[in-house]
Amino acid sequence: MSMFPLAFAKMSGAGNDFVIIDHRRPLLAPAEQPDFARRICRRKFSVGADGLILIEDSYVADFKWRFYNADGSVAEMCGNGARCAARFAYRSGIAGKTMHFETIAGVIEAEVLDEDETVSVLMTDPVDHQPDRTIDVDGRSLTVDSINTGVPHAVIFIDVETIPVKEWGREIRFHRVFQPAGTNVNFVRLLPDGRLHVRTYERGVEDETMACGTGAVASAIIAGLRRKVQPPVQVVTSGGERLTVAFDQMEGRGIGNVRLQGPARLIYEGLLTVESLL
Ligand SMILES: N[C@@H](CCC[C@H](N)C(=O)O)C(=O)O
Repeated sequence: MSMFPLAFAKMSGAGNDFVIIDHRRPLLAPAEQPDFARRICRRKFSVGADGLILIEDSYVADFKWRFYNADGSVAEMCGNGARCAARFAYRSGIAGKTMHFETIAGVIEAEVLDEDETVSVLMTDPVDHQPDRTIDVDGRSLTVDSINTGVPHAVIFIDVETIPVKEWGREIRFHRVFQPAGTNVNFVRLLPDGRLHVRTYERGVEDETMACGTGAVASAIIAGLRRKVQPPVQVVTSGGERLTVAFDQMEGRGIGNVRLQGPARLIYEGLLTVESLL
């Protein structure tokens, strides 16, 4: 029996966009999912998105997800996707306003705030902070911090308006020091009013996206550790939307209680046809 027409939602978390499918009654075998993700995320030929989220049943939480980047690779976590998945689950009656869901990075707690589109996510604690690496890019020597906020991130403080984010991001993403996993790359500028302007090159999309939640978190934490900002940190994304990152900075005991808050909007719901996969 054909799985088409297949119900889906298109959601946007601060401009990071996702196709979300209620997959509690499984329709796609795991082996079919990477190719499905690539096809459905292909802009102008199909729905188009930065990622695909499949919502599935969980024994230990309200639900679990499988997260695919647009190129069909699996990601351990996605901050903007997490807010969208939470709002989708709440709207669909899969979970209440406060919920827990399983990701590869760990169990995530999320809260749908009021009836508007704002969702707050309690992230996993950051790990693997490596400060002050020097990396040569395009003839320039850059100081790069790396940290894992659910997925790996590099953070570089620089004048973000003037640099070629896609070219430099790609060079750093594939730099030998970040292999084999690769990394997402955040270019960050501290604005005069204390906010951070963050532009992110995303692994698995292989381009700059309009926002990256785990990237905003990585940038805010590194800026906090460098005493450039104090939480809660306001982040301005490439698409102009705002994300808020809060965390506890415990003297000598690292960073904890990391929360990412921002919009998770339902753009439309629809039915996928066979032709959407061609
Ligand atoms: N956009 C996401 C991150 C998605 C995963 C990333 N592309 C990777 O493969 O590491 C976010 O909002 O955090």
